[in-house]
Amino acid sequence: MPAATPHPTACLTLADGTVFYGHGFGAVGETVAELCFNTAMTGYQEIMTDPSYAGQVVTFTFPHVGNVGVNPDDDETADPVAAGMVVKWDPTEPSNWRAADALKDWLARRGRIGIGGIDTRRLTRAIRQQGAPHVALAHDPEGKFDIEKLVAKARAWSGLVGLDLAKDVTCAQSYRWDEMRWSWPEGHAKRTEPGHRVVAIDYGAKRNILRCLASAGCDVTVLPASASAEDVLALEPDGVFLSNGPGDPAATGEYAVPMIRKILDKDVPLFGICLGHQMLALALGAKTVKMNHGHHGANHPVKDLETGKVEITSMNHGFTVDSQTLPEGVKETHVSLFDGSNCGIRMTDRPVFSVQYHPEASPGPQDSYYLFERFVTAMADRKQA
Ligand SMILES: NC(=O)CC[C@H](N)C(=O)O
Repeated sequence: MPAATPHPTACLTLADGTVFYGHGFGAVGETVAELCFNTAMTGYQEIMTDPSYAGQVVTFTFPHVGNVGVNPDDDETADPVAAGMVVKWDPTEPSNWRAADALKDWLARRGRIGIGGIDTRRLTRAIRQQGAPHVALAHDPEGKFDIEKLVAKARAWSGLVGLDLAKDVTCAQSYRWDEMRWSWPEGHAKRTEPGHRVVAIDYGAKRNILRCLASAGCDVTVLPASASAEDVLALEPDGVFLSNGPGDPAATGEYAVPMIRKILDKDVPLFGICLGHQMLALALGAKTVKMNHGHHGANHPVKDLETGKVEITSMNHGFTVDSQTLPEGVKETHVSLFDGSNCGIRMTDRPVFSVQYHPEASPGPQDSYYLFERFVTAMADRKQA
């Protein structure tokens, strides 16, 4: 039930002046960001710790958020990365055998603001109509809000377009990754030794992607986003992986695209996910554009144009590859059945491919795991050739 405070303790102010008052939880303070909505019914901890949400406040359309608490295993990175969260019901005390902490305390310790008691249906309609708005989210137990100032801050925020956030969330140094998935995808072979040497570029990588790569047969070395092509090639990779990440692909692409092009010149198998997909497309000569309100959820149907199969996927992106700009030699392989937007590409003459969605997040639940195996098969074929 909503907390029985006599006054609102948090407010969400949209740049157009609309104000939503609610109950604050987590950290006290203010944040300015883009507002998006996520339609997943589970996985709030993974969502809040997905580095791709840097610079965004997430509205959860599912009303009950926080009731299973948080645990040490489900983080996709060390800290919450999303700027804040908006929910309908205030989080209850956690009730789950895995819970190690309450969502509100976990958020407070990590400096992230939550607001409960919000009409998330109305808010989601506003996001769909206006496009993802810029917002200021404030939490003050005293309930003292200077709305004019908050609106001004939301208006003054420059937004995600043109913003490179990968540099803020990437790892500081390279490291090896060998942890595998905790559950084995049904019907898929266990990895065989020796593994293929894979260099994964971390633009804000989710841990479960690295687990899936390791499980499928990759010996993974993770390099920071600023790694040069020379740094990558010095490790003599059998394959290169480009991770997901926050911000505008065109901005991160300013340094990543020239690096990716040099890798492409070496004809090494390459696989990209989400931001990695967008930057591969840029490196191949296509364009990316900002979407109206993006795709964020765990129920997005995607059609594989080559097999006709439909996968249920997890998505989190606010930019998209404009398939009209794909050059010759690059094929569109997957499309969203919600709006027809591009969800995958591959080079027609080389083992270079990528997807916009998140094959590691498994809402299907294993529909998209084949992509990790496809990458491993490409590396194995290359060695045999
Ligand atoms: N999950 C991701 O990698 C997101 C990619 C990019 N930041 C976007 O919003 O489109």
